[in-house]
Amino acid sequence: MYRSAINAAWTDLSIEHKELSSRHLRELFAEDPARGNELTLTAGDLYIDYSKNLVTRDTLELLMALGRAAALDERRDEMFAGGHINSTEDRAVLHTALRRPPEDELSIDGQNITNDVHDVLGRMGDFTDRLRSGSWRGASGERITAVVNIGIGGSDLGPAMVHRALRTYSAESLEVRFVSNVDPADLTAALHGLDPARTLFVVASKTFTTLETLSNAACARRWLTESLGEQAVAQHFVAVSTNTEEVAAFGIDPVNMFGFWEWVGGRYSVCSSIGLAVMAAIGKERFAEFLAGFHLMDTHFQTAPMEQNAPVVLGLLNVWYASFFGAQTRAILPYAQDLARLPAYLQQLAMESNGKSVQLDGEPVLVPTGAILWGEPGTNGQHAFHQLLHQGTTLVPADLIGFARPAVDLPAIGSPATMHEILLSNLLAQSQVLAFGRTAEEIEAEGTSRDVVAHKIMPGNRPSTTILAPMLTPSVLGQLIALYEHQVFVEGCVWGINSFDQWGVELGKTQALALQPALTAAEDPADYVDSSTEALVSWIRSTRTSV
Ligand SMILES: O=P(O)(O)OC[C@H]1O[C@](O)(CO)[C@@H](O)[C@@H]1O
Repeated sequence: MYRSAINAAWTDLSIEHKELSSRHLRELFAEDPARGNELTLTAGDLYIDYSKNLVTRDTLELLMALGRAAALDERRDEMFAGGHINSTEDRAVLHTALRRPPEDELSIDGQNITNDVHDVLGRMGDFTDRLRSGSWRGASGERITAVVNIGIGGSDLGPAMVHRALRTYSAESLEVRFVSNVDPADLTAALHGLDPARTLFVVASKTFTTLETLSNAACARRWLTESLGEQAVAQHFVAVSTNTEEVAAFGIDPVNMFGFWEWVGGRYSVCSSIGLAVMAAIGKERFAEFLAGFHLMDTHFQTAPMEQNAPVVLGLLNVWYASFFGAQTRAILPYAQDLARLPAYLQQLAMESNGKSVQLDGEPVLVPTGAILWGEPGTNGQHAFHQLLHQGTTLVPADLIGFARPAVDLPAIGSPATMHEILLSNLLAQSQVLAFGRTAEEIEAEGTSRDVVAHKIMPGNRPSTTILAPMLTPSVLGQLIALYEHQVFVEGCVWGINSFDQWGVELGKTQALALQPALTAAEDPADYVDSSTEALVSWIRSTRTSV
């Protein structure tokens, strides 16, 4: 029943796609001028204009039918209730439990996990209060002035992105830095200028077995102990993990460990103790506002009718472009420099979740699934890749994200507008030009010479969604992240894939370990399965010895 309903909805949408392929957003707006006001959504503090997407109201009805056929409501409720929807790892997917208010109990296997969550939040709050007030001292009695978060993937991208986004809310007395790459350049740069006596490391790893993180943590530990001695580790290292045994084996006292749970996926973990470095920067009160923002969007996702449900509408639009238009990428264009790391964060969220080619039952997926996400803050991207967005041959749906008020504004010299107003006018212009372009007639009418007209035509009809909020606050950031988390969920349900495992990254890890001897052994072990790897190793070995 479920499969046949999806197939029927899919067939209807294929027909709709054919019909819409010959239409232009100019026509769609002319036919339905109210769409600019009405194809919009309000979710928490976010105002979302999706009117400049390649859909009519009929298309939207068909997309909703697809969502109903995919049993979105039931699947969502199963996730929120702790069903083991991560079937290949037999795990619940409960990142939403990390942001429930204390009174909002959730019982899993007889345990009220909301209490567990708030116990850890309480410990994080006490610890970060001590750091921020200066009552947590280093081994030589100095105040801690720098926190270095060592983690990778979800144990880095979330806190690093959020820390940057909430820069203006951060304490000036505590500098927070991030190290992720096993490239020694990363750790070296992060430690540059730091005083061991005033530095605290947060080793963030869900599994506490990740090679990059443990390698960086071991080097950081040596850097510290060379200057302060072994006994300094207790005051200068804390861990964030689910793996107490490995934390202890590394030499961090579990008393200085902040736990979370296997039902929190790495890329969904910024609300857990993985957010410790963020809490250290912005304080527990602001961190609570951040979590409340997520919860607001969670509640919207759970309660808003499908047609007004922002993650549902946007998630279905993502499916529309990826699976029907074959759009392989989506651009994330924050018109906010403080969101510079948002595209990288969303890459992991979306691509590790939905970069899959088998369905839940192990059968191949028959349609294109997760798109490649990429992007840069506006207006920088305009001077780099927007040319292709406007006149290239590839369809790239774009999300433009902006804020009515900036944290700080500056008067623009020689213009009545402020810098922030200039920024916002660029966002508005891009959304308009992408959609409506400029015709040959309009260009000719400007007096352009005939042989240049074709080059200047702006085809338009390039879809975009505009997401606006009053200001980039902790709560708004939480809402925005949760909006994307739930879109990913919606897409995964429709495609019938498991959005919560990541088997595709495992083989590379084991192969890297297997290849280490090729670089470290005195003699080249020359035990390769392919001639390309053999030649690459040989080139590296000979080049290293010849320098
Ligand atoms: O937090 P951990 O266990 O160190 O894992 C880091 C990252 O590695 C991955 O497992 C895969 O690269 C991500 O999903 C995760 O966020």
